Amino acid sequence: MHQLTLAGIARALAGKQFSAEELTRDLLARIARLDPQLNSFITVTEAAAIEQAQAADARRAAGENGALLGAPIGHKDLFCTRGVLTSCASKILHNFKAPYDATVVEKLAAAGAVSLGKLNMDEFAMGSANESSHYGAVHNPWDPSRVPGGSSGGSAAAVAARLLPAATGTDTGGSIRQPAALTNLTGIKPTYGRVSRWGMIAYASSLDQAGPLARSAEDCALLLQAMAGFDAKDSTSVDVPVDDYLATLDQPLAGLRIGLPKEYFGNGLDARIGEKVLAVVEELKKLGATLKDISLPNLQHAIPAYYVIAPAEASSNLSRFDGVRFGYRCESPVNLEDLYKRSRGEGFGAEVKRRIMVGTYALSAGYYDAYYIKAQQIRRLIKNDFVAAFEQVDVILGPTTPNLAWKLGEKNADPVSAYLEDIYTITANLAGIPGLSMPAGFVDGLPVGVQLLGNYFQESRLLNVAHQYQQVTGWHQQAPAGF
Ligand SMILES: NC(=O)C[C@H](N)C(=O)O
Repeated sequence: MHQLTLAGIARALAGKQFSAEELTRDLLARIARLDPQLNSFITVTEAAAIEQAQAADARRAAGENGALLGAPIGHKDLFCTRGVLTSCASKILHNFKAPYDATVVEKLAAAGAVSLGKLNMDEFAMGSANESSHYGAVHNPWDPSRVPGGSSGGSAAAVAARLLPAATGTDTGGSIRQPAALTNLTGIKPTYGRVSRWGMIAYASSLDQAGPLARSAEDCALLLQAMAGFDAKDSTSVDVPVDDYLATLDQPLAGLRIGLPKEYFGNGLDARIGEKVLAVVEELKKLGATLKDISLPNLQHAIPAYYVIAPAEASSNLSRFDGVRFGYRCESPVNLEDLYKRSRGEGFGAEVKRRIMVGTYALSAGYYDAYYIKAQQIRRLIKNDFVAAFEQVDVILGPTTPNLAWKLGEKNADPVSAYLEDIYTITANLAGIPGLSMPAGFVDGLPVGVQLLGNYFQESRLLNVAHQYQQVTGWHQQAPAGF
């Protein structure tokens, strides 16, 4: 059962091959047996999952047959879940049980999905390796001595290890696509505003966006269909009708115009990854796509701009964690200032503190114009690069990451070396466009991801291209040994 995709599970449940409860119990047993090697879960909600599965079975027996009815999933631990620990993988929220459900959680529950628990992540989603979690690092099932990527590393490891068919993640600078690439999954970051951020603990509000990680493009389409849509509770949610993502999966690719940005194949890219990416291009050509060389000239400025804007927003968002109303509070504070200082000093980890300091500095009087305003101007140039590119092509294709999954601990002494891993993913967040990563093969037994970028609200196009590719290739079906 654990090898089935969401689409396969939907067929099996409809055909009464097993019940949602049997499936849930099977996966819970797998989690108990295998997750100690991976550390992908922060909380397993066993009893609630069995109840939800029984409710799904009852709805099915009453004649309902939604695609996600009884489908097991997990949520990244920054989606608020009512009555369940929502820690953001931080000590400062180690005792926070959310009083309400995030819109994404609510929507998936309404569709009948069964949540098996909350997944590990980088603390406050700050990281690309899932090593900054208060609950410990996550291991990559393809090689447990390596990182699974981040910040949705728990979601990626759990789905890759077949503990779950799919999970939610969030992507501020690559946090869905990069872990998907490093664990052989498909993951999509939708257009900014496509999925509600209500109830998602904020990191950088102008960049954060939720999306699915799964083992196929079809499964991403199934989940995104349930997650997307306007939400009056999120002021940045966009009131644009949601496409039927499943209806367009089978569209032929004849005439598809693919842009290859020369900057994505330059210095810093592991040449072996470059070769795999070009092999994907060859395959898409056979399916009728045409190629065009393009340029995204401001790529080189993306990392400095992102690492000003994201920390600036984080420094503001994280000011709410003060030890007063919820979360961690230091022992015996002597006065209010002591309470703030020690609760925050003891509650936040090193990477979070680094970003709060960088962000506070960038926003401070005298530096604001030099850093923050400058970064916003670069952001506009990056957006303009994409607008110009999408006048010539339908999708942009390149590597998701410059390197393969690295060894745990390898980049800890040098945070900038980890920031550089985001080079190909963060531009989509700065511009607000959708991006998808899908499996493109293996180098030394480690997965390689290829990234597709689309114009605003073109999620269906990205899912269509990935699905067509997955009809003629088998990379996405490979499972890590032992799982
Ligand atoms: N949250 C993300 O999208 C990950 C990115 N590497 C960051 O640390 O900001």
